[in-house]
Amino acid sequence: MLKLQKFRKRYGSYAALNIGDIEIPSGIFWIQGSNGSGKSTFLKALAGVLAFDGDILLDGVLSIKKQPVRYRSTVNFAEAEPLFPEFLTGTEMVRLFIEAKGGSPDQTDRYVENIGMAPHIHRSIGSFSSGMVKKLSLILAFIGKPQLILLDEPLITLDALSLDVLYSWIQEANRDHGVSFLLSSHQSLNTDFVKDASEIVVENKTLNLLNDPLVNK
Ligand SMILES: Nc1ncnc2c1ncn2[C@@H]1O[C@H](COP(=O)(O)OP(=O)(O)OP(=O)(O)O)[C@@H](O)[C@H]1O
Repeated sequence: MLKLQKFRKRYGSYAALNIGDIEIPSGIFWIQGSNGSGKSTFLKALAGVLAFDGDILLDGVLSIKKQPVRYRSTVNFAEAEPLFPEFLTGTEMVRLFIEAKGGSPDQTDRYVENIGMAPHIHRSIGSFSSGMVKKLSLILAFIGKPQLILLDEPLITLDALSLDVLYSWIQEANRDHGVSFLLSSHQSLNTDFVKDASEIVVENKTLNLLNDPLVNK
């Protein structure tokens, strides 16, 4: 699904990641690693919002460097601590993403309803609680027809009911539409929901793919 070529990320003179060449197959991956190991750096680079050395290919052909618009239209990303313009309403952000990602209003209404955002989505984002901002960012990450969804710390600030909703979205998108997921979390995933997830550990500035599905552990 993803092929990293000579991948390296530096912040000035500091080498944050030195991964080189690696392939990540399709599936659901739980990214783990200690604070500062490079999980967010990796996800931001994959999302195309952070410059890096080397290249990333989706399905062996779509290069993040050579076809950045096509690549980014098929890779969705929710940041760990999302920031949105406070003067916009949730509805306006959703409309923007539907237009940019080619999503359908029906699909999006269902997400808004399921995660309990229907009563709040019309308000300005500046008036949202941190959980509401998180829910909005997750809704936006599912809009359109993504091939890959990157979720940085998606579980933080979500209440128990919303966690179950998010797990069901992940399962459904993966099962019905073949969407792959890379999600970082310091919390353990609920393997009753995310049955086929595998682990990627970020350590020593590189990735270690553990191929056993979590459910077999
Ligand atoms: N903008 C930046 N400028 C300089 N160094 C940075 C920058 N962003 C991250 N780093 C450094 O890169 C390394 C990886 O940071 P990153 O945020 O990717 O880690 P993380 O695994 O997501 O951490 P956490 O679990 O604490 O969220 C850290 O050493 C961090 O200090």
